[in-house]
Amino acid sequence: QYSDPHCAGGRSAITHLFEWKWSDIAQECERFLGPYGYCGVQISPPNENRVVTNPNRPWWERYQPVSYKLVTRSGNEGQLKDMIQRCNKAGVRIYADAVINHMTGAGGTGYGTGGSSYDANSLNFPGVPYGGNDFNGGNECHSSDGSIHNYNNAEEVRNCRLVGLTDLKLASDYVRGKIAGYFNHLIDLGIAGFRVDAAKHMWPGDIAAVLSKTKNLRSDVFGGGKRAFVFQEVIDMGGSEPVKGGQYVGDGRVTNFIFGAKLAEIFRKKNAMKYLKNWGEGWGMMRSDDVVNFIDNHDNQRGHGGAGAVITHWEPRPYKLATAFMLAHPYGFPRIMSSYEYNRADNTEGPPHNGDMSIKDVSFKSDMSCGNGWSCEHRWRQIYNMVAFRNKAGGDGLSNWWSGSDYQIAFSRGNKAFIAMNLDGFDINANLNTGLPGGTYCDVISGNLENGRCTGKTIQVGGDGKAHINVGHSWEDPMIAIHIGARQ
Ligand SMILES: O=C(NCCCOc1c(-c2ccc(O)c(O)c2)oc2cc(O)cc(O)c2c1=O)[C@@H]1CCCN1C(=O)/C=C/c1ccc(O)c(O)c1
Ligand SMILES: [Ca+2]
Repeated sequence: QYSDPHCAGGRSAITHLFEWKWSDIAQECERFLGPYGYCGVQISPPNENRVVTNPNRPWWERYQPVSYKLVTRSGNEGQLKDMIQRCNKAGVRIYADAVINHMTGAGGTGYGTGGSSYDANSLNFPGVPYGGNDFNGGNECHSSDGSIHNYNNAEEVRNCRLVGLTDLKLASDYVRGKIAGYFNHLIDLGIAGFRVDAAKHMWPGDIAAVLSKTKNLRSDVFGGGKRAFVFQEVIDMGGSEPVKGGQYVGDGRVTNFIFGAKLAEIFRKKNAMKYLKNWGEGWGMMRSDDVVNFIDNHDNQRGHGGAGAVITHWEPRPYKLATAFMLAHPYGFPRIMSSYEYNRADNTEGPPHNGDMSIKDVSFKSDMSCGNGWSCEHRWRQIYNMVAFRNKAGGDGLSNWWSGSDYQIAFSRGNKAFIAMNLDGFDINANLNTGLPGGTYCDVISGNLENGRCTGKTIQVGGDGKAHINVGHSWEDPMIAIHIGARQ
């Protein structure tokens, strides 16, 4: 009941605007995400977090809560409310990154981004309030030092401290009430759902209990009887660990870490592209309605998490190919990572900032790309045009699968869209069935449809749906993509 992202008309992909300020997101919804057909935005945790000064303001300080007050470096409650309202008005949904497994660690006393004090040693968080009874301790956690060490022990993974972070007792009705109160506050502001951080470290039943205390979404925005969209972060690489993504599908969708890892192998040419013919559940991954898929995320793009070897925006050619494949293929619900140019030698570095450590505004260049250290993958033409491709493909299934060699494939989405990709050492030159009605189509990888004209390559489709498809093996983007929304 929590698996519907509530996309406005025909939209079908979201983007994670990691570390963006609320004022910048509001503008981005109005000037780009709305007009270019994005369904929604995953925002960084909006609740008050610990101010970490050593290292200086690392990105992961926002995953160390101090309270559920809506004050962070991204902005305050008024700015958050304004942004959600403006994004909803632009047809763009907002999903909050919810850090509810823990509060900050046993790092002693300090202050949060909203000025709240806390004392983790005495488990005292007056900003909520939480006290000693609200955390898992010796009764629940039986590891040597109270922290998680053995990922093969499901109880330890849930009831002990993740890297020393104080572990909330979600078995407690009071704690469930506080978290649900936080969720309902965001729901009142117009939020469409939640990314549940570190879900692996909570019992599915406890997450379900929290969700059962949440209100329906605002009917003036979403219509009546709508439940929040919930997607849970469970880092499961399909190994032998007892905690698995499939255990969480009753509480909404689950982040699918196998997706990005397997596509990294393919687009690094370690496994033949032609095997993608049965991509999806055929590869042993969870049901299409139960997953949120991605090429990389804020953590594993820095070489973190089990995967490590995922493809990131630092390798643009395979990244655009893998992202195009994710968006063209009907399996699952896709999320596009939007990063900042972090220092690759320092995987703790926080977002671009000014002298006073405030987060820098996002700036834009004439080609719509970003400046000020923001990568804006969601604004790359080969990516935003494939979001439109996915929207046009709608519910049409995969058809006309073709593979010309180990690393040459093509397929249609019903009679709405067609893509061909080439990672082999020689060109594709073939007459292929596109499934599309006859006409002159714009290749949306090499250009756009502007004022009725294709600015990139054009593809001629005959009345029989066939076209001569040429994809150069040494092109910067060795693929062509056409759909019924971009015809001359
Ligand atoms: O070396 C670190 N952590 C140990 C290795 C990564 O372990 C963490 C995992 C983690 C990693 C792999 C797993 O299989 C797993 O079940 C959990 O999830 C977290 C989730 C949080 O909300 C806050 C955290 O501090 C962590 C975390 O430290 C650095 C310093 C502390 C934060 N941090 C980090 O590296 C922070 C990482 C981080 C933060 C937020 C996330 O949503 C996330 O996925 C990772
Ligand atoms: Ca826990």
